[in-house]
Amino acid sequence: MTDHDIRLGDNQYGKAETRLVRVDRHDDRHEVTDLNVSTALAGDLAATHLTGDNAGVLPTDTQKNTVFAFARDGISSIEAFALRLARHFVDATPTIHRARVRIEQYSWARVADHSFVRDSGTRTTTVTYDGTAATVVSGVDDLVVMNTTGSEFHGFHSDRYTTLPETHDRILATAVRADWRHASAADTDWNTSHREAARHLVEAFADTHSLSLQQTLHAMGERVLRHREELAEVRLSLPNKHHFLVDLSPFELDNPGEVFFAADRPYGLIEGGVVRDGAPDPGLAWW
Ligand SMILES: O=c1[nH]c(=O)c2[nH]c(=O)[nH]c2[nH]1
Repeated sequence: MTDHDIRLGDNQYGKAETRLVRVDRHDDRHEVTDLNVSTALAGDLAATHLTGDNAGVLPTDTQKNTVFAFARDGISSIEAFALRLARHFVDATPTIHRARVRIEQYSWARVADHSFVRDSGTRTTTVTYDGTAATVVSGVDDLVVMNTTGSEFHGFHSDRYTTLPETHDRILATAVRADWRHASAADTDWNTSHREAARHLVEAFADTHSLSLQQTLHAMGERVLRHREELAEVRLSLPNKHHFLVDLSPFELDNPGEVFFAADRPYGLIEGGVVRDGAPDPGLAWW
């Protein structure tokens, strides 16, 4: 056995979670863009790992500075901003061959011209670029939704450990994480695309009479692809936020579906995706 039996494996590096707030100052009212930006770069980085020669390393501090400097020019959408950053890191740095930029955008609803209240739910994007092709994934995270009826779960496989009662009427609640892949990274109206995809997701959740969260997941993804031609694939991760009917009989009270215990863990975690037939190859999209 010699040292040569051990090789450097895959690696990447970057600045995680640069928190950036931009205020667009119009005469009468302000707009707020509140972001969490993470950059990850990969390329000819063997030297720094093997010998500590940093000549090819664009410091993570520089990556953070670039995020702030580019923000001075405005942020029309997180997708366009991430594309600009990813292309810059690869095209301007000889040793860097791949970049991934992930951005989370916190939403602020307007209260007055210069006043806002933070909304729940996060808009997300992950952009990758390898010097030739860019991929754009957009999405939402922690979008909490609930149906108080219209959900059933029965007919499942049971074995000697199964105690779950069948139900024909339960609460269905989840915190949606969804990521949808654009067929092309060519410039588009990213904001309209995002707004409409998110609307279709939520409407499908509300409209679907659910026999399982798996069925609801599929309906949500399918609805988005049916309505948004620019999208090729949707992946969803749905925690089943269980609501258990509380047994009030010890207190000589009935409970006709009114009082629930909202458990926070453990939770079922239902994950899956839908993809359009003939969709372009994902390339680095899910890297
Ligand atoms: O919608 C559901 N899917 C499951 O797979 C499952 N498993 C479980 O215990 N409850 C539920 N609900």
